[in-house]
Amino acid sequence: LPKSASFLFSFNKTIAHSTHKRPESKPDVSASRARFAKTVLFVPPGVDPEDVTDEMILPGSNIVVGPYAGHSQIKEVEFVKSSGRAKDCPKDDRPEFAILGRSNVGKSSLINALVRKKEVALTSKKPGKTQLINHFLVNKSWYIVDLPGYGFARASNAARTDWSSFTKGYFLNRDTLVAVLLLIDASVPPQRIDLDCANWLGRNNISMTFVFTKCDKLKASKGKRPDENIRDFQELIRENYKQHPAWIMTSSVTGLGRDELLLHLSQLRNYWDQ
Ligand SMILES: Nc1nc2c(ncn2[C@@H]2O[C@H](COP(=O)(O)OP(=O)(O)OP(=O)(O)O)[C@@H](O)[C@H]2O)c(=O)[nH]1
Ligand SMILES: [Mg+2]
Repeated sequence: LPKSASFLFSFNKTIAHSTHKRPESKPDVSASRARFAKTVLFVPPGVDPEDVTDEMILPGSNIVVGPYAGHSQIKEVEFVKSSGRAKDCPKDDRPEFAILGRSNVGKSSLINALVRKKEVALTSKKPGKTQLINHFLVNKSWYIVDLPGYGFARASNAARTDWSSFTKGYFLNRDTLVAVLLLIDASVPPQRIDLDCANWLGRNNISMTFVFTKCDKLKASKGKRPDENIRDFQELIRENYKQHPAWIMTSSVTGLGRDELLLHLSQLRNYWDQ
């Protein structure tokens, strides 16, 4: 098993928030249950679920910050290479995070927002054009990996088959993969293809964090708000997972969730590194 799998199963312990000790003298049990019973936390290595307090939870997420969290800011980033196959990826033992999601979900925008540069990863206008695994080295110590989007309507069947064969090869064979950041567009209702992708990763024991994008789109003219779409998505995920993966709300426009996501990546990385 890749190390990411053992990480997932050894340490991705999740608990219902309602089980926490609450010091109030007159707790309104029914109210706190209603509010917290469905909130399932990502508790990282080194944290006893019993010891979790509200201050340890990153805003806009279910992620608890633990002792492995450390230096998280990005000082430099360099493009390393594009690879057509998993076995062409850089031969390296530095940890990496893969960015995955539907075309147009905001993968390239998220990478640019994380590294605070406009054009590290080109925001593509032609869905399905890129069929490569792109490695970016951060602070000379870890990689962000940009992957092609899935689910674009105009792609040929051949392109889809290519996508699945080579990205599956990457996920199943990349020993240095710490976690997949699976991007989900919070401005639209849950999409079948995203649930299928999450389930495929789950079945293959690949650690993942749901990164909800476009959370700034609060005034969608029709449909639900991002927080409602996120809740609906999690309802559907919960049916298939005993332990809820980490999730976080982001916006590449406002910078929402940026520092929190980087801190989360630091604790996953530092644990993996040791
Ligand atoms: N409002 C808003 N728009 C966003 C956000 N992130 C991305 N977008 C927009 O969504 C569109 C797609 O963004 P990209 O970053 O190119 O998406 P991608 O996932 O890389 O798409 P592919 O490369 O085609 O797979 C662009 O028009 C972005 O400006 C966000 O956080 N908020
Ligand atoms: Mg892109």
